[in-house]
Amino acid sequence: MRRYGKNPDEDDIRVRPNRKGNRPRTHIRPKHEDAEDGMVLTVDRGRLTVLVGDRTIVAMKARELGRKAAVVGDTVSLVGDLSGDKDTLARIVRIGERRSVLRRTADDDDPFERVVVANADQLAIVTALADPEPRPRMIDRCLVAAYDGGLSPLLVLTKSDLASPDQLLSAYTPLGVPFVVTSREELENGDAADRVREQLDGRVTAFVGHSGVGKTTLVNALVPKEKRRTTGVVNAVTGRGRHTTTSALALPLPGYRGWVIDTPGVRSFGLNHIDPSRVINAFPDLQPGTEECPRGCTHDSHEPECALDAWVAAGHADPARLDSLRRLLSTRNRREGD
Ligand SMILES: Nc1nc2c(ncn2[C@@H]2O[C@H](COP(=O)(O)OP(=O)(O)OP(=O)(O)O)[C@@H](O)[C@H]2O)c(=O)[nH]1
Ligand SMILES: [Zn+2]
Repeated sequence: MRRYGKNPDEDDIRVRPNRKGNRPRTHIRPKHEDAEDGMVLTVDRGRLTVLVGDRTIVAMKARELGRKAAVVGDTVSLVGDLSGDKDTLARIVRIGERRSVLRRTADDDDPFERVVVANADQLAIVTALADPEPRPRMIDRCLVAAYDGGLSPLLVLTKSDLASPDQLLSAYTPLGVPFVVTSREELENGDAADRVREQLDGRVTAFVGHSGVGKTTLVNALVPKEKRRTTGVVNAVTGRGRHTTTSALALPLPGYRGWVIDTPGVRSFGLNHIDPSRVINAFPDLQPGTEECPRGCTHDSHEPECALDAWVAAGHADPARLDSLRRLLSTRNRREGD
């Protein structure tokens, strides 16, 4: 019998590292020509809430999809009762090809990495500058998960009223990661939400962060609770005891100029299956320097024949960039407290 992990609402298909670096594909069956397409907003014990046009429809996966699960952000095709009326249930018959995948960590109880969010363009990594203390290795792990999954990262540094961002930012300058710094005062006068919103325009952004960093405060400021009700879109979602699910939840930014995907319970990312060749894709300036590397070189600091050292020493790229790449690659080896 199939063993479910902690959260059966995530895709449990094991994603194999893809050496060619292209994105995972899903099989599309040319059946159900009358199916309509929608976007998965949340998943709760096998029931998916899907936005189809301006209707919110509750659906379940058709048996023909097998083990393949639809996750938040997936584009799916549905058949059956698509009215969105109370107590109706549609069937999901196709899951569209994914542009990006955000994978949740594997942990002791659950050896598989699972896809938590599909098709996000951006990963907002929310970190407090104090209370709780920032954890740079955790940020690095999130960056690697973003690069590996095909998302572009955004650093959101909260609580600048408590500590300065300068030291932390100096570690990320060579990576060129965009960032927004917010404070208590800016949260209260609306500037924090405005500045974060500028980075979200027209994009799907998944928010991750440890407990206490201010993620919930920020998400509420971006998509105010009262707006959620008036959009109608999340009515069905929020009305159904959201606290019972650990699934991510997609919230439309007011004006539909993008999506915020809140990911409760996603604290870190297992990186055991990360493909180094996908991480280096985020370093196009270093990529030509890998041409002389031995086959299968991971480019990390333990690779005796990695060609990047000599190439960078010859002045082809900024040594700080190679240091950053190596730092990110080293996060695959998890340490206590990561
Ligand atoms: N000083 C200060 N406190 C903040 C700021 N942003 C949020 N907080 C506070 O930090 C605490 C945690 O905020 P939450 O939004 O609940 O944090 P969270 O990351 O969602 O944590 P969980 O709800 O546990 O997942 C709350 O008391 C907030 O009021 C900030 O910019 N400055
Ligand atoms: Zn190499």
